[in-house]
Amino acid sequence: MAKKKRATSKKTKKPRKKIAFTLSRQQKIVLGSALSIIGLMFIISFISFLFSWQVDQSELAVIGNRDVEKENWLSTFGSAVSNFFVYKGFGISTLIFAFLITLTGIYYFFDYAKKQLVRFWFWGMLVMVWLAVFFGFFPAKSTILSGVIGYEVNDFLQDYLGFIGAVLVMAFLAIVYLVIRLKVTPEKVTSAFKKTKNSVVEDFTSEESTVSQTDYEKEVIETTITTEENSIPLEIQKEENLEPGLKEKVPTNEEAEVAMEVEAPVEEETVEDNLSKKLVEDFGQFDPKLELSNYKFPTIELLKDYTQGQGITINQEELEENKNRIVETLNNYKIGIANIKATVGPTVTLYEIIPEAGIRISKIKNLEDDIALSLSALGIRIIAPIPGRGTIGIEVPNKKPKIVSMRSVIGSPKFRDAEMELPIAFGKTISNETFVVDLARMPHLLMAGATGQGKSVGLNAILTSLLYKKHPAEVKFVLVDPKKVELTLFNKIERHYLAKLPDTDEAIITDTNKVINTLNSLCIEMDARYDLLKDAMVRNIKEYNTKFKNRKLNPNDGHRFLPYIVLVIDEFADLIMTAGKEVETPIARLAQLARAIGIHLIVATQRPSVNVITGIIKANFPARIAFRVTSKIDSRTILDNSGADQLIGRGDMLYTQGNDLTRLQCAFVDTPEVADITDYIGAQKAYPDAHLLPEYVSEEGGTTLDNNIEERDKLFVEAAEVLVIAQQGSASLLQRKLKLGYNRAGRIIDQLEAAGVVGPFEGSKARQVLVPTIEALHQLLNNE
Ligand SMILES: Nc1ncnc2c1ncn2[C@@H]1O[C@H](COP(=O)(O)OP(=O)(O)OP(=O)(O)O)[C@@H](O)[C@H]1O
Repeated sequence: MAKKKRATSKKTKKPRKKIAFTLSRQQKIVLGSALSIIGLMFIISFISFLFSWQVDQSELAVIGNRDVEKENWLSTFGSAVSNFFVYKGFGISTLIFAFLITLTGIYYFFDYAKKQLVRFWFWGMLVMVWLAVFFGFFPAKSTILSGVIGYEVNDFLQDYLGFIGAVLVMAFLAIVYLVIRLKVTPEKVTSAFKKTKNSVVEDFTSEESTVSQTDYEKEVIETTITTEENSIPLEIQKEENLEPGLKEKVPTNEEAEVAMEVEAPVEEETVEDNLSKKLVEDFGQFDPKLELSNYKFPTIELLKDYTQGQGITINQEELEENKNRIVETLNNYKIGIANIKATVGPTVTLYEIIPEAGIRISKIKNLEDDIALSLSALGIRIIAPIPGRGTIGIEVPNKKPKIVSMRSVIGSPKFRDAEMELPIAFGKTISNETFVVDLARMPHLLMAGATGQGKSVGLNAILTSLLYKKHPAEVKFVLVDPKKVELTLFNKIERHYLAKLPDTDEAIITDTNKVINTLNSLCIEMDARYDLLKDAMVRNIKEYNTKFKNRKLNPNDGHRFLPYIVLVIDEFADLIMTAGKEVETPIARLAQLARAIGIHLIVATQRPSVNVITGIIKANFPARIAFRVTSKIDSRTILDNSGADQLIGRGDMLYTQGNDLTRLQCAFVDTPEVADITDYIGAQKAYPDAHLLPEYVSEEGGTTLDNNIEERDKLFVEAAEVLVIAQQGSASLLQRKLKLGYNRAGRIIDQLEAAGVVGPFEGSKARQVLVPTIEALHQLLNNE
């Protein structure tokens, strides 16, 4: 473990903080030119000093005398710096130092990357010292060659190692330089030797011998040789100046040199890559499931088979009867049928009709109600035309609908083999195929249906699908259940699958204030996740987690494996009624932005009216499910289409993720089955606590239950009286009586709760009024 930690911290050693020392472009140009000029002056002085050093040295005595003419080309300055650097320093090799200063000037002037320059300085200075010591082998008279330092070091070496020892040490150092810096190997030397031999032979045999090089050519080749050891940029510049003919000649030498340079730089990215590769080699990929590695997924035996193994049975008589009725009815309206085909589903049968040529489709569509009446059946839906098929569909409910058991969809190969992030098996289509979709792609789901039509079963089917496919490390649920009864069973898997706010006892949220806090906390989590994604330079949670598993993200920098978060809200209408904007705003924000970072919303409501499903919410929930609703208007609100009012209930539903509507029979999972599954999971080893969401402190500095008298609504007392008289703690009553909006009425109710006038939120029921009479109310308020 300790080893692991060390390795990770090594991998992501934070870059040392750079001292803020940056030059502007202008400053660089000025510095560059100054250095170049100084370097050039040094070069000129040093070269001149080689010829006039003895005279120059004698002139140093009269340095202040301007009447004495100086020999050095740069006069007093030249002789002084040369005496210091060349004579007292490193002899003629000090020229390398002067060249390096000039080169540095050029680098700054043109703003080249400085990495290369550091290397030039390092090797340049080593060569300078080596040459100085080397020239120390020559007699003391020629100190100008080695400089005093070079000579003394050489002398020191010879004193301790003798002449031969000193020569051997110097030879060794030369070999080190040739091998490491110039990458010379014996093989290269022999091949180069062979090449030269061949070219010499060729030169002699060729009639048009190029022996007589022009001065320009000589210069170019010489420059290449002196610069190639150091600077690619310089080479490139020279190359640009070459005449076309020469360009072809020189590269043979240069190419090898350039290739050598490319090898050297090591990019930071590669280091990280190598490190993560090494970490993966040493410790394997990061496994988010490790903590619960013995976790066992629920077995399929926990689910009941409602069909008792029987598939759909085709009732030939019923089919025939329906067909005849359809043909008859359509004939009554003068619609001839060319062909008719039936597909039997679990609850409805689809009759696909090809009308005779010349029949207008809109005519059939308009007769929908009449046809339904003639067929005397509820749940007739006419699809004219069936998208992509060019036929007209009439869905007629079966006399004996079949239950689609959850067991059959969970066990189907389509679900078992589904390679999806969050696969959900909703049920079966009309052609009896298992219908599986990815919640991660929806990316949020809106669900509506009148009471008793299968919403709760639908929610359980969704949660069950995820429990059968996803490990507790991969997905977390945030459950909001104002009715307090529907999702209670999931309490048992709190420490496996649920997420909650810190310092709360129950993970399943039943209280409006807590919902607001949780939604805002999810918004904080969303923002934090976006920051992590940005930092990791990835676009979505999938890429992020892959990178994290490959140990490319350091946990010490705040990176962590991100589980998907599925927020389920039952009875959304109730929430909107009581909390209004306070709920709507964070939901809209989450719906708009949370898709990439793995937070998905499932919102269910009984009342799909426009003030519950507002435009902004609708726009961000492209995937919708409608169970049977009571009116065409409701159907339009939820689906932007009619049809949901024609469903037969008991899990009969329409699904849309854009344009097309798909009729499905929702898989049925009963409460005891859910209880068995949650028991099975709950009995296994769990995490120490539920997944904790970030803490959220509401802007008012506390919950909305603060009993702050000054901040009370102007209509507070009036509202209290209305409720006490009616003995009914409902926000809609306030809305009606006092002509208030949802939000204001909700806020007043919260204030009344804080003041002890009404009891806490009780889901779909009205709140209890705690003050029996108007007198008692006034007494209560006066005593405050
Ligand atoms: N997919 C289904 N297959 C068969 N029967 C179903 C299905 N879904 C629901 N039912 C039947 O309908 C009943 C009511 O379903 P459910 O409790 O899901 O309704 P609901 O829409 O949640 O109602 P409410 O809004 O009042 O909570 C179930 O007890 C069950 O008998």
